[in-house]
Amino acid sequence: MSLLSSSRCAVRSATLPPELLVACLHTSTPVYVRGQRTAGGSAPSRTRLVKDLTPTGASGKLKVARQRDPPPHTEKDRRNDGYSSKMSQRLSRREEAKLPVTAPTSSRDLPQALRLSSGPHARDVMRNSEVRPRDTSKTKVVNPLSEDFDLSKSAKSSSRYTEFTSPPLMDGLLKSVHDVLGPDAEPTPIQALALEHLLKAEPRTPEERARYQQWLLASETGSGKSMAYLLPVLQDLKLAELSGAPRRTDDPSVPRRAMNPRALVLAPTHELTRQLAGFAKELLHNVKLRVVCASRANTPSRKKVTAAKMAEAVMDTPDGDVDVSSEIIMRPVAQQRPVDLLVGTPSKILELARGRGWDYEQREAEDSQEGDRRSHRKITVGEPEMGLADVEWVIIDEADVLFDPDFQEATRMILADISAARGHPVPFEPELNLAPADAKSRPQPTPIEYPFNLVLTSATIPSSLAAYISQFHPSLTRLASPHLHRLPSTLKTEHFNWTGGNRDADIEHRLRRVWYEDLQRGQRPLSKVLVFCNKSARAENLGAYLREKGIANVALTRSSDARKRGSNHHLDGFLRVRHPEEKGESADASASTSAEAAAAPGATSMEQLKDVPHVMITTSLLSRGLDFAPDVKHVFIVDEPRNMVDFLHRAGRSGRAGEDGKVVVFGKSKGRGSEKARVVRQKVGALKA
Ligand SMILES: Nc1ncnc2c1ncn2[C@@H]1O[C@H](COP(=O)(O)OP(=O)(O)OP(=O)(O)O)[C@@H](O)[C@H]1O
Repeated sequence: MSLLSSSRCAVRSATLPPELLVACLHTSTPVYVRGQRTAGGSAPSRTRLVKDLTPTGASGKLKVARQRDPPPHTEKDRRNDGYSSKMSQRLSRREEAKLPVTAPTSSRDLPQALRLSSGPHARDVMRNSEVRPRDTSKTKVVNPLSEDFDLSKSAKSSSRYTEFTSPPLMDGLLKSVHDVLGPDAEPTPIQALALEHLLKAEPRTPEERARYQQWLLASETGSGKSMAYLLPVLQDLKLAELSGAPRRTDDPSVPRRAMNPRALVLAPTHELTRQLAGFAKELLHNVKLRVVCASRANTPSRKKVTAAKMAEAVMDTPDGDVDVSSEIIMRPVAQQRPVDLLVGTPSKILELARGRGWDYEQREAEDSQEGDRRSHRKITVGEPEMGLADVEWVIIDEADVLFDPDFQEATRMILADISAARGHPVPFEPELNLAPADAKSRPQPTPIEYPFNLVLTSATIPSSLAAYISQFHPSLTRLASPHLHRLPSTLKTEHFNWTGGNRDADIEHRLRRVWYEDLQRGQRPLSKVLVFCNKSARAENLGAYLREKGIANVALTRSSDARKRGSNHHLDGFLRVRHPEEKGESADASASTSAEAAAAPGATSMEQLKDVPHVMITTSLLSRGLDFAPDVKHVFIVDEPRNMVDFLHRAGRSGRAGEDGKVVVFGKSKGRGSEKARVVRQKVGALKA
């Protein structure tokens, strides 16, 4: 085992600035300026971020990666000794370019109307900001989220993992890491911690396998959390397979289903599950394990799938391949090769584990409450297609979303189902109040010990999630990066003032400037731009306007038809694709033409923008977890962010993994709402790394 002691990458306890003078980012939480509470609104908010991750249980641990010296994802680091060789190259390209600074400099240029959501709290912020002195020179606002996430109480931690080496990684996985990231890639701080705490270099003994653990991986967007959990999990699955570790389903009394995965990854959107499954597949080119994405079948209709096609699919799916058409070939494949890792949304996983239509009674009740006539339709509950008895790992990606009020019941239901299938049922309350407000007054619940390893991961830790963890998982080990709750350091911010005329025309104007600047400095391919709106209708209208003006774009909302195809083709040309052959496989005609056209040396004019989408307009649907391509260099936030957690995730789709990027926040500079906008601008500024 190579134990490197380079201080540059040492991971040890972080000491953050002791004083936390903060404006809380969510509009429903108080605003603090220089230790003085200046805005009201004390009602708890589910997007309020946690201050202190220190575990309450005696056995819980908090480990914070020490920021590298120089830190990863910064110019200095890449210039001097390289976070990776690819990153050094990107840096030099960026230095050559030297874009003019476009952000406004005087306080009059501050955006005035990043509209706060309506409601009492928004009014509170307004009222209080009115009484606050306008001169901001004395009111320094530091990272608003650090108030809620105090890392200064971290335990000391020194990581040996300053490089990816074999061991502790098995050769095949190490080779894949180098194939994916390049030969000089080094672990990011959160990966270093994950290698130290989650990864086992040797097969676990039966006693070790029976000791289940729980971890939280918390680090900023684009910092490599997916690889941080995938490497230890995949390695553990492979080592267990090689050592012939028994499965529960070997016992004939335990029901076997078509699929009996050993690890589950839950994520909030189908797009993210597909991308995560694809990434896991990339890491398995040299270590054969079977990954299945439980997303919808990649064909228009299941009826059109013939037995011959099914057989063909089975034959053509080599080990380690992602099988996005899992619904079609699930049964025959499962009879031949077991599934190792299954990735899916909570509702899809429940459907597989409980049978299609399992929740029909509940839906019937809901439908009849709403007076839906179809409520008397006949629904047959299908056979469960997945057994949960073999599940040894559960990863909850974007854990703050999957434990929010919309998802938490389904998420906890899955965890309870797995526990029951593994012979250790845990208590399950459908209605669980995770809000931290009255946590102290409620009786302390009994901690839950799940009979599997549990990993939660997110770039933002709201206080509701922290309260849930403290109450139910007090011994969970918290692994955090010192940049948590900050924007990536390579992401610039700009505030664009509405002119007061047509806002769509303002957006068009700013878009054209992006490409003009690209052309000026000879950048190929031209930048892609991700535009976030708050509402679907706004996204669609903006898309139509830009098309009229000759800017091809994709407007993608929750109900877009393109999403129904069950693949990520609707994101082609925007998501990161590493291997050219995969680009060719997955891209539809327009997207591949786009990549080629944009990359061609002679492609200089803006003409191509008419035919090839360089703009994707969406809502928060695509703000979570998706790894966008490095040429998505701009994120436009054209509606006020609902809260700064949402802002952090939207902005974080660019500037990933040390790439440069820019987030442009649109707002009014004059008239009503200017004070609110000034506060928002301060908050955005305070999120900078
Ligand atoms: N050690 C590394 N060095 C360089 N690039 C890396 C490293 N680890 C991961 N990456 C790349 O960084 C990108 C972002 O990784 P990933 O999507 O896992 O980030 P994340 O932390 O999960 O972000 P988010 O919070 O937005 O979900 C990916 O393209 C990944 O391949």
